[in-house]
This record gives sequence, C-alpha cells and structure tokens, in this order.
Amino acid sequence: MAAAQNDCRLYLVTPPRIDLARFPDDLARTLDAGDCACLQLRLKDAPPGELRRAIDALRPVAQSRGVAFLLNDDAALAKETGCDGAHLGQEDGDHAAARALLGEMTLGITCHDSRHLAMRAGEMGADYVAFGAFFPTTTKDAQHQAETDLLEWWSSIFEIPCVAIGGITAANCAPLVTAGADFLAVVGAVWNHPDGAPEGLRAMNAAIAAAPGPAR
Ligand SMILES: Cc1ncc(COP(=O)(O)OP(=O)(O)O)c(N)n1
Ligand SMILES: Cc1ncsc1CCOP(=O)(O)O
Ligand SMILES: [Mg+2]
Repeated sequence: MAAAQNDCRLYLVTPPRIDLARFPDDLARTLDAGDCACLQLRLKDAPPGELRRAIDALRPVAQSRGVAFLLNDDAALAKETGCDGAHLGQEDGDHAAARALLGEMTLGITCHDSRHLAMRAGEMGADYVAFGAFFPTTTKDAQHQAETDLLEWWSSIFEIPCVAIGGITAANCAPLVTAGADFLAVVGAVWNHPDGAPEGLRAMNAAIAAAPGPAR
C-alpha cells in the first residue's frame, strides 16, 4: 500500500535568548522562507518587562503572517497580551484553570513520554499534546525520552493533534512524521542552521514534505 501524503507541519520555538534589536527582522525573514504553523515564544530567563517587550515586538510578526503566536509557561500573560494561546508543562500551574481562562485560545500541554499524562491532558481539553524529547538536545536539559511508538499509539486512537519535540532535525525527522506527529517543534534545527535560519526552515519543510505519512 502506498504511504499516505502527510499533513505534518513545522512548529517553531524561539531561541532561549534573543536580541530584541534584531530578532524581529530575523524572525520575519525566517517565517517568509516557508511554511510554519505556529511560533512559541520561549524565553526562560527573561525578566517580566523584557518578556512583555518581546511579546509586543514578535506577536505582530507572526500573526500578520498567519502564524499562531503561543507563549510558553504563562496562560494569563498569553491572554492579557493578545497571544493565540499558551504552552504549559507539567510544572506550569493548574491546567484546568488555564483551560478555563484561555477559552477558545490554544492550550498545549507537555506530556513527556507518558500515555497517562497525554490522556489526562486530552480529557482536560488540551488542543494538542507534546511528546519528547525524541533525540538528544542541547536546548533543554530534557529528563524524558520518547519513542515513535508513542506517536503511533496516540495518533491511531485520538483526534487531538500531537507535537514531537527534542533534537529534531531535517536529517532525523522522517520517522516522526511517519509515526503520526501532526507537528514537529524545533529550536536548533532552524536557529542554529549553518546557512542561517531561513535555510533551516526551508530544510525542515523539505524534509517533512519528503517523509512518508502514516500508513492509514
Ligand atoms: C511544543 C513544546 N513541547 C514541550 C515543551 C516543554 O515544556 P516544559 O516541559 O514546560 O519545559 P519548558 O519549555 O518550559 O522548559 C515546550 N516548551 N514546547
Ligand atoms: C523545549 C523542549 N522540550 C523538550 S526538548 C526541548 C528543546 C527543543 O529544542 P531543540 O529543537 O533545539 O532540540
Ligand atoms: Mg514550561
């Protein structure tokens, strides 16, 4: 049986630290290079004022291009500042309260390598569940390692989209697409690409498009 065309899309996460004097232009050039479903602003060490300035500068860059703008870690700030949603980890507060607060806005939940956490997130009303890390990464000290069978299991049973994250590159992403990932979330593959971020985004787009889809 021929492999199905895949519907997987790129989910871009910002670098952990950015220079606001130049990053909005870098981001615009990068998003203009190809397809990207959403951008997550993930500035783990930024003081509150700097985070708000970053949201104000970057949100219009993404949203004006039809790219959903999600904020990491803070649902209340996401709502207050006009983001499209928030991504919360298992330590990032009360998910049910965030769901209620966000209303129609997007809520994504980290589920590591856990079927249990994913089903709980789904029941709670998450718009997507995120699994990882699939490969070694230097972007985060990841404590959990996920395997492709988790994506196969989730996508064969549930309608809620799943995101794969952690060390994903153009060279290693095909099995994740074939296993059923709806989105591939990357930092380094784009922002640390040797030929620049726009080329990194193009390379991820090409690799996703070339990957066989799930055999369903
Ligand atoms: C799409 C996506 N998946 C997982 C994470 C990790 O979230 P979390 O476990 O809360 O860790 P931090 O990102 O907050 O360090 C994510 N941010 N995005
Ligand atoms: C935020 C996060 N959560 C699990 S791994 C990871 C980092 C992903 O970055 P990279 O794509 O550079 O490995
Ligand atoms: Mg978090």
